[in-house]
Amino acid sequence: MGNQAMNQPTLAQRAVDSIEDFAGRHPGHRRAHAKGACYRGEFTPNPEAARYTTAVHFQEERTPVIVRFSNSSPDPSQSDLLSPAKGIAVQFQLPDGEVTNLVAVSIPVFFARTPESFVDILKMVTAFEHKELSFKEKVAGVIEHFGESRHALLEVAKLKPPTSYAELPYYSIHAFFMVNAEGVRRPIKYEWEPDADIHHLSAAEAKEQSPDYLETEFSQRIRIAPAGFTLKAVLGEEDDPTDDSTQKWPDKRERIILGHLTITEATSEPENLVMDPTVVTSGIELSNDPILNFRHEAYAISHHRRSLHE
Ligand code: HEM
Repeated sequence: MGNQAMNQPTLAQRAVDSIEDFAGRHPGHRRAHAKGACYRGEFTPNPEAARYTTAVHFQEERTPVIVRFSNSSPDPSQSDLLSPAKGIAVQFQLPDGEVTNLVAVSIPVFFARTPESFVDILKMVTAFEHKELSFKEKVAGVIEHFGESRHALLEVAKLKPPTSYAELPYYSIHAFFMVNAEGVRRPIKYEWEPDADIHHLSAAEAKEQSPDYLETEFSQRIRIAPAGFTLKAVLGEEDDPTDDSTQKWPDKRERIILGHLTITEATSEPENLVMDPTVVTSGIELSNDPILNFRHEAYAISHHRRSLHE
């Protein structure tokens, strides 16, 4: 008998439950990246991109997009200054109602290598917060997970509050494959490079900011001029892992420009928007990264719960 038949929660349900145990339940909101704002714009591909993939949005035409910037916290009331990593989720609106998503954050690696360790780490951190762990258990937990989480923890430690959503680079973290007309399949990771210079707030500037300063700043900014990002593909080589979100590829890897995103106006969130990163169009394929593939079910559960206003 399968798990569900026995009414046991699936691993994805346990993952979403463990986020709720850690950060509380916030009815009607996403279980992660709860606070965010949506915008409209368009993506213009670079002609070189079509050599790597047959995906429609990387051919000649411009594609309209919905962009959602977010704070990483599952708590929608968390101040922008406190929620460390920021997200950019882009939904490309392809012909005939099809969509393809690209979800990225402002750090290049994730803290868990598998869904199982995501749940274990969250449970450990929650027990730690609630002071439920003995000293021995804390040490055992840190030893078990510190290796895989080390890079992400170091990246988070470096984060400072940004001046703007438009002044940060963002990374897909996961590898994908691009497939071209000849059937050549190449591993890539995406990076968004801002048109604006990268800036962070000084301690004195941070004190002046309102809890929602990022949305206010971005909406004001695009009333004056569009905000832009260049999309790059980092080309993976033979031994670069495609199944490990905790590992960066070497910095020296070749990058190609895939195109440019222009964000022009604020918009309300479209109904039932789910930025599921596993929804990709033909010409792009998912890698074997277990975290990437797991996100499909976790995001569906979060969407189901928030739609019911749970
Ligand atoms: C086990 C791994 C992960 C789990 C369980 C998880 C869980 C979630 C959940 C439940 C949501 C809300 C979905 C919704 O209601 O629409 C979400 C949103 C989000 N996640 Fe993850 N996530 C994981 C890994 C990642 C990674 C590796 C990234 C890095 C790119 C990421 C970036 C985001 C972003 C940017 C959003 C907001 C999307 C939007 O604006 O709609 N997540 N995540």
